[in-house]
Amino acid sequence: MSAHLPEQALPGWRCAVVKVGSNLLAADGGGLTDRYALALAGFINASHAAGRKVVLVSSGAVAAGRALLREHAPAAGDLAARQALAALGQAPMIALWQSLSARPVAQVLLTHDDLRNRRRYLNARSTLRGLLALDVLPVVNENDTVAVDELKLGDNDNLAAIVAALVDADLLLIASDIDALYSADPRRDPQAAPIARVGALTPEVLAMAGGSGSVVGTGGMRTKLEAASKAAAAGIPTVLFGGRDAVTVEALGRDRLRGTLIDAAATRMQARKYWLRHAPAAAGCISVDAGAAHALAGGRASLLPGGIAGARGEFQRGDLVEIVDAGGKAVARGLCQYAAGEVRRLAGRHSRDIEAVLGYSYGSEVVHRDDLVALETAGGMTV
Ligand SMILES: Nc1ncnc2c1ncn2[C@@H]1O[C@H](COP(=O)(O)OP(=O)(O)O)[C@@H](O)[C@H]1O
Ligand SMILES: N[C@@H](CCC(=O)OP(=O)(O)O)C(=O)O
Repeated sequence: MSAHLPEQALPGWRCAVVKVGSNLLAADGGGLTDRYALALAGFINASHAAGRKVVLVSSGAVAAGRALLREHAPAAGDLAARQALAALGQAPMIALWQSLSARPVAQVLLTHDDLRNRRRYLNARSTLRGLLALDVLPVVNENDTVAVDELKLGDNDNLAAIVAALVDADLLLIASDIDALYSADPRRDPQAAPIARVGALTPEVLAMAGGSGSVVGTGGMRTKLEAASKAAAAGIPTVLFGGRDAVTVEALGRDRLRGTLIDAAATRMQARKYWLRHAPAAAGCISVDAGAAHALAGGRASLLPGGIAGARGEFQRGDLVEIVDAGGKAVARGLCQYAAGEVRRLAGRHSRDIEAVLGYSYGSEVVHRDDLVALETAGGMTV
């Protein structure tokens, strides 16, 4: 099928999320196999060797658990049984990746709920950032033990998009059993043609996607496009490619794509700044001295405790706060790493004193520059 697909340049990237579906790790009804994982791990290893960071979002736990129990495995439709199978299969799935990865792998189990809760979102983000800083390979899967709805949806595609935004990835790569997005489900429509590039996920494009065509896969093309649209809104392009074709997978390592490229809606920074600027009302307010106000107005500095004069409101860690100068004029907005009471205790202190003052530290920045948008530039122009 790839014969119809032109080879194109992969967007430049330094940090990517790679999502691998059950279909690539387990044959229908069968156990885990390294048949396709081998080439995918080769791509990940080559990316690491080139100094790039990768987060792997891998399905396959349910299929692995089922294969372990063989004829004793419970019926496919039973949700509690699927949860048990996932718990059984997580370790073999991780072991498969560890056997193929040149770097140590770390298991990260997440639910959508973890990522909706601000505090847990920040904790997940700092764990993943910490793992990437250690140059290990985080392998993320849904925590099926508690994620009943998510297991029903089988939604690791959407989880991969959320993780991509979480770690600030520049690219989301979704490996599937099919080599591209087609104009219609090719299993049902023999006239369906592959699409090399999607500029915008319009309702017409979304309507092309049907459900999964197999027993072990759960999401189908629909959840892949949902994931691409989440990534696009966060400024991250998505590529869909055939994970069964070793030539396609190897070409990715040379930054060449044979598959579908779905453009991002905006740059990552524009998307983030747009969100910070237009997010609902800030939960509180931090006042800063003239030096900090000037630094923050430039849009590239983090807010450190030393420049803080005080805090108003009862915001929590992870809440959006407004940052105002001594005259009460808003200079920036951002996500605060500390709760209001903690900020008040840290006001005017040096970053190195954080642990002594609080007894713990979430980092030297009260608001990290990645989580901050200046409301005006020095020249008075809105950015
Ligand atoms: N428009 C479409 N283009 C490509 N594939 C489609 C389309 N609509 C539905 N599909 C189906 O989606 C399947 C891929 O999703 P899925 O089986 O969930 O795989 P995975 O386990 O890799 O997530 C394809 O094999 C195909 O049958
Ligand atoms: N968490 C489940 C997978 C759910 C899922 O999204 O599957 P898939 O559509 O194959 O990516 C598992 O590990 O089996």
